[in-house]
Order: sequence, then C-alpha cells, then structure tokens
Amino acid sequence: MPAPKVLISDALSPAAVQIFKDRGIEVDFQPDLGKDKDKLAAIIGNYDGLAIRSATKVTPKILEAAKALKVIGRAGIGVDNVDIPAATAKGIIVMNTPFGNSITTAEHAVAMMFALAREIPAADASTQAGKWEKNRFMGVEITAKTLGIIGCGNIGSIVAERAIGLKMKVIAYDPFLSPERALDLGVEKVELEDLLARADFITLHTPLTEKTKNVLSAEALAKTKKGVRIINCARGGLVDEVALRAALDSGHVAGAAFDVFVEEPAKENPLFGHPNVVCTPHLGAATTEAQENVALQVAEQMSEYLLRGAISNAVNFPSITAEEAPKLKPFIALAENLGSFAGQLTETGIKSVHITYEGTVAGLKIKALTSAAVAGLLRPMLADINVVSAPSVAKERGIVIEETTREAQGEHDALITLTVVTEKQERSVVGTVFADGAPRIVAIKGIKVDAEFAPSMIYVTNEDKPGFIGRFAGLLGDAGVNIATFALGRDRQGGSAIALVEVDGAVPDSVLASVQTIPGVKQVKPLKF
Ligand SMILES: NC(=O)C1=CN([C@@H]2O[C@H](COP(=O)(O)OP(=O)(O)OC[C@H]3O[C@@H](n4cnc5c(N)ncnc54)[C@H](O)[C@@H]3O)[C@@H](O)[C@H]2O)C=CC1
Ligand SMILES: O=C(O)C(=O)COP(=O)(O)O
Repeated sequence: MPAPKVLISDALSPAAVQIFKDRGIEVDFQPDLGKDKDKLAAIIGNYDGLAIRSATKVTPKILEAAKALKVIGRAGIGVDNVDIPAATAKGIIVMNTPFGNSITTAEHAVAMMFALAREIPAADASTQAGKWEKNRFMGVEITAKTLGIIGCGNIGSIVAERAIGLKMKVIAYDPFLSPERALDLGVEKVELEDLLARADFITLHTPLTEKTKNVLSAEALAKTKKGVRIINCARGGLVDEVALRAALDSGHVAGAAFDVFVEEPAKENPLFGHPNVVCTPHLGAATTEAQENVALQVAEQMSEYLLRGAISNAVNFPSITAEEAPKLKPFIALAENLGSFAGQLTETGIKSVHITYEGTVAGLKIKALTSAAVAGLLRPMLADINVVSAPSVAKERGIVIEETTREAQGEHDALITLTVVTEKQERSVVGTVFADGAPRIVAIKGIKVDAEFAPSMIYVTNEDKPGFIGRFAGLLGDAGVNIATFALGRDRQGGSAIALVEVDGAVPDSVLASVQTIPGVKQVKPLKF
C-alpha cells in the first residue's frame, strides 16, 4: 500500500510535519494555501488527509474535488469552517482537538477583560506617543464585579475558574450546564435575561449555531446593565456588531474586546475606530504552547486513523481505539453484509431497524457497527451512502434505529441479529464471525443456515418438498452457471426452506425466472456482496 498523503493548508506548528514524517506519511506543508480556494480545489484530489486551522474553508466545492480524502483534521476547536454534512455524506471523518487550545483561549479572554478594564491598548498608544495622559485613563476594578459567561463549556469553565481566582462573582448562562457542574465550578447558573441584567462584564464562549447567532442582539444589548463591557473570543456573529457599535456610541456599553468577527479576515468592521474597543486578529489560540498542542494532537489523530483505523475526537463518527480497530474490522464487515442482505431483499419503505449484539461483540463499539449495518441496508437504494453518513441519512428518512446488547446465549461467542421492519413485513438475519475472521450468515427469518457472503449468490425461499435441489441444480448447470457452495435450511420437515447458493459469476435473469417456476418456490433473488 502506498504511504498516505497529507496536505497541511494552514499555518500549523511544524511539529505536525515531523509527526507525519515520523509515522511514514507523506506530508505537503503549504501554510498559505487555504486562503486560495481555487488552488486548493486544484490539488486536494491528491491527498488522503487535510490538516487545517480556521483559514481554510472546506466547502462542498473543495469536497467535490477531494476524491481520495479520508480525514480532515482541525488543529483547534471550531469546525465551522468545514461543511460537516457535506464531508459526512462523502464518508470523510472530521476530527478536531477539543482541549489543546482551551487554556490559551480562556487566558486571552481574561487578558481582554483586563485590557478593557484598564484601557491598556489606548494607554499604551498614548504613552508611546509621548502624551503621558495620566488623568485620561480611569479604569475600573475587577474584584467583586459580576462576570456573566455565555456558554460554560471547556473554555467558559476555565474562564470561570480564573475569574473566581480574581475574586469576581461568576454567573453563567448555558442550558446544558448541569446544576452539579455549576456548583463544582462555583458559578451561579442563571437564565440569559438574568445574566444580561446583572453582569458588569459579559464574555461569550459558545460555538456559532442557529441558536447562538446574535445571542447578543440589539434587544439583548438593551437589557444589559449600563456600563457593561463585552468580550468575544469565541465566534464572530454571536454579537450583532452594528447594534453593539450603536450601544457603544450611546455610552450604554462601556467597552468591547473582540478577537473574532462576522467577516474574517476583518479588514473593515463596524466596531473599528471606537475608542473603547479593543481588537485582536483571531489570536485566541495563538500561543506557542497551544499551537504545539493542537498540531501534535491533530497529526497523531490523523496518522492513527490513516495508518491504523483508530478514530478519536471525530465530530461525525464514534471513537475507535487502535486496539479496537482490528477487532472491530471483521464485525464491521459482518454488520455491513447483514445490512446489505436485508437491503437487497427489501422492496418497500423501511420503518425501523433493530440490531441485537450478543456475546463478545456486545463489548465492541456498537455505534460503529450499527452505522455499518445501516450503510449496508440502505446502499441498494442509495449508492453513495457510507458508514460515516449512514446514521444521518437514516435519520433524515425517519428510520428508527434501536440497539440491544446481551450476553451470549447459544453456541456462538458473538452474534449480530439485524431485524428490519418495513411497511409490509419484519425480516431478521443473524450472523457471526468465525475464528478465521470470515463473516457468516447463521440464520435467516428464524431458519438456521450456514453461509459465507460471496460476490454472487442466489437466495431462494421454497416449500420443503422433494425435488427442488435437483431441478434447481439442473437449471443452473444447463445455463452454464457453476455452483460454488450450497447452504440449506428449513424450519421443519415439509415447512419453509431457504437456499443460499454461491455461484461463479452473474446469473442471467432468464435463469432466475426459470428457478421461479420450480414448483414450491416462493422467492428467488440474486444477491451481491
Ligand atoms: N478565538 C479563538 O481563537 C478560539 C475560539 N474558540 C471558540 O470558543 C468556543 C467555545 O469552545 P469550547 O469551550 O471548547 O466549546 P465547548 O463545546 O466545550 O463549550 C461550548 C458551550 O456552549 C454551550 N452552548 C451551546 N449552545 C448554547 C446556547 N444556545 N446558549 C448558551 N450556551 C450554549 C454548550 O452547552 C457548551 O457548554 C467555540 O466556538 C470555539 O470555536 C476556541 C478556541 C480558540
Ligand atoms: O480553535 C478554534 O476554534 C479557533 O478559533 C482557533 O483558530 P485558529 O486555529 O487560531 O485559526
């Protein structure tokens, strides 16, 4: 197998380059390429991995050209510059480094708070201009002031801890912050309205989502305390910049410190030029320590995925360790094949899928197995589906997916049972992985069989009556179709029977039609795996 190739299209620490090289991955470091979308689109097709920060915009157009891309690694936290649904639809894993720069970013927010409280940037400019304006700069103390944190996740929590150390009263608005965590942190959990009314400083630490966009709108700003100071080191768009400028101009807001902007790079901005505004060019994560952390981590994570199939910190797939990956592999194949078997037999709309994991397989990452089963199930209808995109596609189509795990109950150490409920019927298929690593079907609709999945198969259901096998074999023989293996099962003597037959090469439709005419045959279906 040729060495995987990775493109680094943003200014990552060179530490990442070394990691890739050490792991035997070919690496192309072009720190400014991300800013040139046409050039990126022209070469992205050559790479298995793309490592980025925030400057590279991974749009559907880039993804369209990314024919070999398997993984996008964000050396940082926010992945809003990557079109995740489009990447997911293409089966591309998107991973970030959720903690590597959080301390650094929290420190930047605290630095911005001090910069505002003591007007440090303006005082610095004035002093260095030889003005010595000792009376112009009258600051405010931070001790005993109330800090309102909007979004108390990783970074918000670190800001809270630091602020408590600075003797501030900390209140937080975050619908997902548990009361226990708030208590642990020593912050008071409040509603947004309460935060707006009480905070002397407000700092934002949420991602930019439909819900958080303009969380500080004109209306929200009007509800803030007069003299409030606002810090945004999270994402541009959380605050309505035009409304904030108006509130600064009117004197209602005493100051604002912004690291992030609606449009970046911010060459012009409504906030620019106001005397009480402090701006930095998206420097939240810009320390040597943080950049080294995120670069090393993203390079490790991407290498692990490309070389060993391990997945960590993916935003669109469950985590799989390097130890789990080889154990999971045959079961992924089994799950996908079971799904494929059911999918090829399904002709009406699927309502729900129930998967039972029994025995040793129940201890593996069943989320990944379920994704594989669903991908196999839907592939006959949606050729482009893959293990990464399957759960979201199923959700879009309103297919209910349920999983159960239980201890081994029969002769097999590990079993996967896939039950598909359609508008017309319920069909279940059971499989296992033998010691040789080959996945096998061991039951269909409650009838025991034993068959491997093969590239070309014929599935027949019939009444258990003498004569079927001879006629069936005769028809295939006459048509020059060679039978490789033949698996049979029945529920009882004279009851319902199943044949799962592996053949060499494709079976002409005319032969399948003749099989259908054998007395007692109910269903004949060619299958491909
Ligand atoms: N300026 C910079 O260079 C950097 C900026 N960031 C940005 O900081 C932000 C926060 O990062 P983390 O703390 O690591 O993320 P996180 O996911 O740990 O925390 C985000 C918090 O926001 C909360 N949240 C979500 N929706 C909310 C809503 N509607 N209202 C209130 N709270 C809500 C979540 O419950 C969560 O606790 C991200 O947008 C990230 O991109 C991160 C690193 C560097
Ligand atoms: O990690 C994040 O979310 C950041 O915003 C940092 O962005 P950067 O990598 O410095 O362009």
